[in-house]
Amino acid sequence: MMNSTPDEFSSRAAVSARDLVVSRSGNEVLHGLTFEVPRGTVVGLMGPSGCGKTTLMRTIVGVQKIERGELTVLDHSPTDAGLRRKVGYVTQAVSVYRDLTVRDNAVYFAALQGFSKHDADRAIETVGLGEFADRPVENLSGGQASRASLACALVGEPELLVLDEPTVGLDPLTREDIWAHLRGLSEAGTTLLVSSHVMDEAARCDSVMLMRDGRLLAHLPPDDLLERTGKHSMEDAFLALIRTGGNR
Ligand SMILES: Nc1ncnc2c1ncn2[C@@H]1O[C@H](COP(=O)(O)OP(=O)(O)OP(=O)(O)O)[C@@H](O)[C@H]1O
Repeated sequence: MMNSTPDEFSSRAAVSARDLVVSRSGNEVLHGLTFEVPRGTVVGLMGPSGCGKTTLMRTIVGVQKIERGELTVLDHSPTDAGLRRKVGYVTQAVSVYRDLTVRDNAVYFAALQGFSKHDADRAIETVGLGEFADRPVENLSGGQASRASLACALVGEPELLVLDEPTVGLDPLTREDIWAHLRGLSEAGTTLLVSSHVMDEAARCDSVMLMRDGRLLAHLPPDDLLERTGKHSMEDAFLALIRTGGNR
C-alpha cells in the first residue's frame, strides 16, 4: 500500500482515511485515524461504548465535520452530493415511521432519493420482508423492524452500506438472519461497514477495526486477531489487545 499510486489506492478502497481528526462540541473525539475499507468487503467496527464508532460512521456518511486529515468515500469527499445515492446509512434507532407499513416506508424513502416503487419492493424482498410489506412497522417484531430500516437504506442499491449496530437488542436467531442478509449483500458487491458491541459478530466480518478512546487499536481479519493474541474467543482477544494498547 505504501507504494500505491493515488489511482491504485482509490480503486481498491471504498473508504480511505488518513490522520482523520473529528471533534464534537469542541472536544476531539477521533484522534487521527488511518485506515482503508476495501471494496466489496464486510468490515466490523468494534469497541467499547463511547470509543467513537458512531462518530466515525457519521463522518463517513458526510454529516459530521472533519477537523483535520483526509477522508475519501467511493473516491469522493464524504459531503459530495453525488454520494447520496451511493451510500446507505442505518442509525442505531429504528429510523422508519412505526405507524406506516413497511412498503409505505420504503416507497417514501425511495421517493426522497428519486427511486421508484419497484426499487422499494425489491429492497423489501432483499431483506426477506415481502410477506410483511403491508403491515405497519409497529406490528412487527424487533428484528423485522430492523430489517424494515435496512430495506429503506437499500432502495437505491447503495455501493456502500454503513450500519450502526444493526443487531443490537436482537436474539441470536434474528442476529443470524440479519447477518445472512448482510453477507448476501456483500456477495452481490456491496461494501459494508457494520458496528457492533458483540465481539462474536467480529468473526462474521472479513476484517475488524478495533477502536478505543477515539483511536484505532488494530484493523485485521478476525483469525489474525485470534492468532495475534493467542486467544480463542473474540471477546478475550479484544480484551488482550486493549491491555497491550494494540501492541503485541
Ligand atoms: N453530540 C455530541 N457532542 C459532544 N460529544 C459527543 C456527542 N455525541 C457523542 N459525543 C462524544 O463522542 C465520543 C464518541 O461517541 P460515539 O457516539 O461516537 O461512540 P460510540 O462508540 O458510537 O458509542 P456507543 O457504542 O455507546 O454508541 C463519546 O465520548 C461521546 O460522549
